[in-house]
Amino acid sequence: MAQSLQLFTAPNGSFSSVTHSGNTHAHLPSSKLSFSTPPNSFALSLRPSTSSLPRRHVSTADWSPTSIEVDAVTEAELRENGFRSTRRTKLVCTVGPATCGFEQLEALAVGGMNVARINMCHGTREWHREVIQRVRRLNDDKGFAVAIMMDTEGSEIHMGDLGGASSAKAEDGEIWTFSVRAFDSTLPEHTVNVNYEGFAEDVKVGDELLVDGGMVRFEVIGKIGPDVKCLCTDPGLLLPRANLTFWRNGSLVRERNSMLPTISSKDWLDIDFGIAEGVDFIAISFVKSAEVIHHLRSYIAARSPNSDVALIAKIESIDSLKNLEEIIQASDAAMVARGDLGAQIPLEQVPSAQQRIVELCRQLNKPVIVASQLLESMIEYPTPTRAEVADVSEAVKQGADALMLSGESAMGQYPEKALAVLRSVSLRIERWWREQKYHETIEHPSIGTSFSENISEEICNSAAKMANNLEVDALFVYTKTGCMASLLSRCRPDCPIFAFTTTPSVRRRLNLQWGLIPFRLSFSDDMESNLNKTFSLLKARNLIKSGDLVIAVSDMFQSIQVMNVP
Ligand SMILES: Nc1ncnc2c1ncn2[C@@H]1O[C@H](COP(=O)(O)OP(=O)(O)OP(=O)(O)O)[C@@H](O)[C@H]1O
Ligand SMILES: CC(=O)C(=O)O
Ligand SMILES: [K+]
Ligand SMILES: [Mg+2]
Repeated sequence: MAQSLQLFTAPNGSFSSVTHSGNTHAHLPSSKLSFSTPPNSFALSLRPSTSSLPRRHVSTADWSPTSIEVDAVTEAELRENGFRSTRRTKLVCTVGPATCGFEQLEALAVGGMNVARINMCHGTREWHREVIQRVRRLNDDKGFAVAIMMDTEGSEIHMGDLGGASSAKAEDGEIWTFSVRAFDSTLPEHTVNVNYEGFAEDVKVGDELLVDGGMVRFEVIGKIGPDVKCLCTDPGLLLPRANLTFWRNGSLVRERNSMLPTISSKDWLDIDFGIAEGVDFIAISFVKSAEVIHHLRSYIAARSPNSDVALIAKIESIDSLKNLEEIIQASDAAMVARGDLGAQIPLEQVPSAQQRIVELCRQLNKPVIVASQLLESMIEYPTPTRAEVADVSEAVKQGADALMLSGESAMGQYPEKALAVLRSVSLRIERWWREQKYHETIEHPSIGTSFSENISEEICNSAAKMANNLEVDALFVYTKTGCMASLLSRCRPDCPIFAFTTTPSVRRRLNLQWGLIPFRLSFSDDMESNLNKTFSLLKARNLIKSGDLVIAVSDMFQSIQVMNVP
C-alpha cells in the first residue's frame, strides 16, 4: 500500500485547490495551496499499491534492465553492506605522478574515489588531458561515475618548478636565494625562482618567508637586485611550485601582491582547456570576492552556453574569509583549502574557520569539501597518526560533503591506503552519528527565494524527517537539475538518498554531495510509471527487494510518497 502527500499547483503557476475524491481541503492562509486528504487521514492520502498500477506509460525499451546506470563501486557496496551502511561522505583524490596511470586510477575508483582532482599548478595541459581521458575511459569501460575537478593555479606568490627536480631539501642554517630573475639555463645551487615580479621589492630584510604555510621557514637577510638572500631557520622539503608568504612583525604581508588577479592569464587558458575537456567542476584558487565567480560564470555562459560546469570557491585567503557569505552564495560549492589558509591566518584559527565555512555551506545548501593535510603523514608512512584520524573524524562529524586527498594521492607512497583510511573513518563516524541521532537536531534556515522553491524545500525537509521517523530504507528523488536531491542531502537524513537523473553531467555533479547515490535513468513526468520502472530495474539488479520501505519525491510533481517496494 502506498501513501502520499501531494501539493498541487495549477499549470499556469497559480495555486488552486484540487478535489480528490470529494476531500476537504486545508487552506494555507497566504496562498491557495491545498493538501488533498481523504476523510479519515490528515495530510497522508491512501493510494493504490504501485504493483497494481497499469504500466501503460512505459514502453518495452524503457524496461530494459540496462537502462539504469549506477557506479559499479556503489552498487557492490549497496549489495554487500545494505543501504544503511553505504558511505555518505564523498572522497576527492588529487591525481599526480603516483596515480596518473590507468590501473592506479582504477584502484582509486574501486577504493571509493568520487571525484578526481587535477591541479593546474603542476604538469602540462597535455598531461592533464591524458588523465581526464583515462578517467573517462574508466567510467565508460568499467561503469564508474568519477567526476573531474580542475583546480586553477591562481596568482598568489609561489616558487618555480625547481629546474625539474621533484623536491629539494633545505637544511638549517643554509643560505638560499629566492630570485625573480629568468634563468635561461639550469638553476644555480640553492636557488629558487619566484613567480611574482614585485617580490624583491616588497620583502624587507628581517621578514620571515614561509614555504607551504610553514613547512620550511627562512629569514630574509639581504637583497641584491632581483635576488633575495634568505637563511633557513626551519629545515624541510621544498616542493615544486610551493606557495610562498612573507610575514613581518607577526602579520602576513600583503602589499601589492594583494592586487594580483584571482584568475591569471594562464588560469584563463586553463579554464578554456577545462571547458573544452568538459570537466565537471572548476575550483577557483584564492577567491577574494563574489565578483570573480560571477565574472567566470558569465564568461563560461558566453563561451560555452551548454556547459553546466559547477564552480567551487576555494576559501584560502584572508579576503575570502571576509567575504565568505557572498562568495558561497555566488558559488556552486566551496572548499576549505586549509593548506594555503593556514599560511594566511594563524594555524590555531584554521579549525574554527573550517567549522564556520562548513556550517555556512550547510545552511546555504552548497556542497563543501574539507581539504589538505588530512592524512599528510601517509605521504611517507602506511598508517596515519592518531591526530590525523581525529581530524578526519571531526570533518565527518561537521557534516562536510567531501574529504580531499592532496599530496597523499598525488605523489605519496600509499595513495590507496590513504583512501581506505578516509573511507573507513567516514563509515565509522557516520554510523556513530546515526546512533547518536544527530540528524534529529538539524534545523536549517529557509533559503528559497520563490514560493515554488519554498515548497520544494518544505517537501524535502518533511520527507527527510519522515524518513528518519519511519526508519525507511531509502529516499528516492527524481530530479532533472539535481536541486531536490541537494535539498534532501542538506537535511543529512538517516537513510541513503537514491537520486535519479536523466543527465550524465548532473549525475556526475551529484557525486560530490553527502549521502547522494546518483543514478542515471530516463524518466517521464508520470511518477507512477517512474516508480514502477525504478523498482523493476533495481530489483533486477538486486539493489532493492520486495518489502523495502521507500519515500519518493520529485521536482516535476510536488508530492511525497511512502511505499513498500512491491
Ligand atoms: N600533476 C602533478 N604533477 C606533479 N606533481 C604533482 C601534481 N599534482 C600534485 N603534485 C604534487 O603533489 C603535491 C600536493 O598536491 P596538491 O595539488 O594538493 O598541491 P597543493 O599545493 O596542496 O595545492 P594548491 O596548489 O592548490 O594549494 C604538490 O605539492 C606536488 O608536489
Ligand atoms: C587545496 C589547496 O589549494 C590548499 O589547501 O591550499
Ligand atoms: K591549485
Ligand atoms: Mg591552495
